[in-house]
Amino acid sequence: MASKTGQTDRVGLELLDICHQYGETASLQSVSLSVAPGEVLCLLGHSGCGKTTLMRVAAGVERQSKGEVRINGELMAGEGLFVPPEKRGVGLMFQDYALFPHMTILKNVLFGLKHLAKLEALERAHAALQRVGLMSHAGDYPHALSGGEQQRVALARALAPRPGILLMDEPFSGLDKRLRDTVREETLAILRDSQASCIVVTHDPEEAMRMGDKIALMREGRLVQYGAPSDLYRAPVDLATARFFSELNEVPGIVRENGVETPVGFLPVPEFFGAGLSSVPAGTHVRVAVRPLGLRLLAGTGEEGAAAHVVAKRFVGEMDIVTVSVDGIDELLQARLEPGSGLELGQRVCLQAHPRETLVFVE
Ligand SMILES: Nc1ncnc2c1ncn2[C@@H]1O[C@H](COP(=O)(O)OP(=O)(O)OP(=O)(O)O)[C@@H](O)[C@H]1O
Repeated sequence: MASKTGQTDRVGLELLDICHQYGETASLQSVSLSVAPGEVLCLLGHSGCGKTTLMRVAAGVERQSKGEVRINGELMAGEGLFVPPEKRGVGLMFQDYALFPHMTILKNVLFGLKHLAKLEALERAHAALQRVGLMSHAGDYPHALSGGEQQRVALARALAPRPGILLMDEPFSGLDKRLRDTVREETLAILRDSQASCIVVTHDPEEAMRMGDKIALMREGRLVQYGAPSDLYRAPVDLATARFFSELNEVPGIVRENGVETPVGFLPVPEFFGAGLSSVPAGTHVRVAVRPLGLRLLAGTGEEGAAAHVVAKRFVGEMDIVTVSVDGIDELLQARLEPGSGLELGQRVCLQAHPRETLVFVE
């Protein structure tokens, strides 16, 4: 089936140039995204950036003021047409799971299958509960289940009608960290199996990187960057995006003929920036951001690099966090080193920034 974006098949969900307002306030501005069947897209961003609104527009519980929603190439909402939510084949799952407390687990799952004949609905509900490993709890009530089990019931309920599109809004936020990791992995395996086009809303970058085939980062109603998790991590479009994905040491820099001069040493082009900074004139002020993993501290002062001394050292399990003061600047920088570096408080060191963990942004 041909779609507007030129793909010929396996389109899944497409959101094209979506705009939305609550009264006078623009909540979505020209957002375009698509998700293929079997693909998981994580919608990431700070609170209030428009993630939930975009999901509501996709589901059809909110109308966009401009743009189109397409499912498998078919127009669901756009110029003069609006297909209601129940006719879109979209499954929804929200952070509070919204299980009915007065219904058994089986009845909760059957709730979305009312359009089917009784026997078929029962078979589907059983299959869905089997898939999430909760068949033995079919006769229990939600309050008798743990948080992780309730999340799995909600997943079974969302998947039982076999939706082509699955929209999940902060589906793991009610779970504690350890349980979240396990439930997330299980959910991911079930999603892959279902071949639904899936959007998962989260404000946690680590969760987005673990789950998403693609990540869409939103800010103030706009799509800031879209791509594979490694694209957003390695080549963030701006400093705010880089800050979203990792802790950073930030220092000022000045572009010179063949590199950038910084308090942590001279960073040569093209090793650090590829062609990216070649069009920036010499003398331009930039921000240089180095991830703590990318700072090397060499004992002794005879090495190449910026002169610094150790002002703090903390053991945090797999890593030591070492804070250094670089001669000539006020900012304290943090390095993450393998334990056993042997560095002592007050020790003089030479500091180097590793190219792979260093980013440069024009201010
Ligand atoms: N019903 C509403 N009426 C008016 N404004 C709203 C309404 N719902 C959301 N907004 C506003 O629209 C913007 C986007 O909200 P939305 O809920 O989509 O953000 P979000 O990224 O999902 O946030 P969160 O992560 O906190 O759920 C926010 O500024 C919010 O205050």
